[in-house]
Amino acid sequence: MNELLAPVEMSEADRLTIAAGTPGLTLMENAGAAVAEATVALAPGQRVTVVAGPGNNGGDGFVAARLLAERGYSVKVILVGEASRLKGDARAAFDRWRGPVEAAAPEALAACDVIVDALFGAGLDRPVEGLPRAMIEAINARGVPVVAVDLPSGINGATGAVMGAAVKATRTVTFFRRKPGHLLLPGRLHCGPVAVVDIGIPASVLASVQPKTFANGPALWGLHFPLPRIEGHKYSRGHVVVVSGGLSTTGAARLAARGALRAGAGLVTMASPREALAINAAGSLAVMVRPVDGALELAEFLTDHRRNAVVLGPGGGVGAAMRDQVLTALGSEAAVVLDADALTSFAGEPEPLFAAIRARSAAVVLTPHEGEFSRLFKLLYKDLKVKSKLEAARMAAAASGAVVLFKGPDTVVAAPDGRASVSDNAPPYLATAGSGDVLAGMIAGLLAQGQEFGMTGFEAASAAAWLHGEAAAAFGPGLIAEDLPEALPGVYRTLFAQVAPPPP
Ligand SMILES: NC(=O)C1=CN([C@@H]2O[C@H](COP(=O)(O)OP(=O)(O)OC[C@H]3O[C@@H](n4cnc5c(N)ncnc54)[C@H](O)[C@@H]3O)[C@@H](O)[C@H]2O)[C@@H](O)CC1
Ligand SMILES: [K+]
Repeated sequence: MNELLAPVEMSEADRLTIAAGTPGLTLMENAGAAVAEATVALAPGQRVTVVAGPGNNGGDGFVAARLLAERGYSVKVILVGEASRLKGDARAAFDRWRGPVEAAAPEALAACDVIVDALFGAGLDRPVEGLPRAMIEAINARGVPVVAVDLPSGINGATGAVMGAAVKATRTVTFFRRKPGHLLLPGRLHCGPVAVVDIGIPASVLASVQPKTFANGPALWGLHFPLPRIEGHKYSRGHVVVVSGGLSTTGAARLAARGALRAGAGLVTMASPREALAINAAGSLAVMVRPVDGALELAEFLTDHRRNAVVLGPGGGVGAAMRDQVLTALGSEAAVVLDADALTSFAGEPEPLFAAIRARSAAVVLTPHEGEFSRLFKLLYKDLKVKSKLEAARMAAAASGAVVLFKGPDTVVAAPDGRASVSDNAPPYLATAGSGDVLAGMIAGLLAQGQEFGMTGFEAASAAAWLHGEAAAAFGPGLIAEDLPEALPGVYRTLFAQVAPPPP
């Protein structure tokens, strides 16, 4: 159930189901019934207004109207569009509705206890203007609970964008699978809780639809998670190297090192400039500290292949020295996680970075936040005019050859092969200094352990983003970056119980 279907993929799922013998009207009846149930569950009072649009989203609304009226609710339909132009299943559903239909006007919403928003769903294909926009604004101004059919009207199902104006729903009922727009911002903030209902589309259609976008969670990567094994030892659990910045900027690397260790890496070493050795050593117990200055010494340090994952960037400084270290790390056989200054050091001239990534086979994960992303992938915004965070991350992964983790409240992880995950579990407390450093370390910690479990850069980055969100939520308000690694054991306790294979 973790697949996310863009509107075109969803209409393909509908089409395949209908071609296999289930009438479209049956799907619409099931959809409308689920909407009616959700409306009843809100216990809204007796007066229901269904705002219906010109397509099949409106059709679902007509079905819900009929079923709610049959249950004794006082229902009226406001039609945005002309009844004479309704077609197909929506026409049939409209013809079965015998109650009042009013022409659309904002004032028509005056007397109701709950609104069913059936104006636009998957078929929204342009900015909302004029009367539909006035209706959306009137719905939001009305102040009664709103049940959105499929998507809050005005939200783009593929991108989560507000197309001019969008309904703020109390809850949303969608069909078969969620859509990216339910998770991506700002769409997610318009949905309320999203119920996913079965309307008779069989999961087998997914074999043809071949979705490549997933809600992030254990269902996506649990099978590949490096669970600790009784016969394992610290050397079989990987060795992460975190490259530290100079004397005044060691904290970020220490946070990353702690993240890597708590994520389960067997060994973690900070590769520290000599000037910062003492402070790094004083700040670390289980984390080891070794003197490593500059790219040449780093190259030498990474010739030991047991050091199988490297983090570069947190507190590392921007400039030529960092670029050299990054290209050196990419020349090794270790998995590489590049964050913060490692990314900014290539802003404006990313080609040498991308070339080095494409020339290697071991995993590379880039973890930009929005500012770092737009600096590194300027071209996407300038020349290609990408419309969504999901599309941007995918294009960045394809352009760079790396797994790209595009941070934010709706973190997207995209792989060069087109797969992408979207996270919706990050609490607002995660927006705090240093939390990204911990995340970079956690990714490396999973990569270091994960090879024999088949945990690729995509799975490791997705898993780390999810764990990071869970750890923050488990700690709760007042979180600072130092708390994240310490909250991880509790998250692991629950996760391991969920994904561990049952004892033989
Ligand atoms: N067989 C199916 O395809 C099923 C579809 N279902 C429902 O059908 C919906 C999709 O139906 P449709 O593809 O007909 O699309 P919609 O009903 O979402 O909207 C399409 C209609 O809105 C118009 N429109 C789009 N953007 C507009 C804008 N900005 N301003 C004014 N008019 C605009 C289009 O011209 C078209 O008339 C789903 O969201 C779901 O609710 C469900 O009934 C399940 C079965
Ligand atoms: K809707």
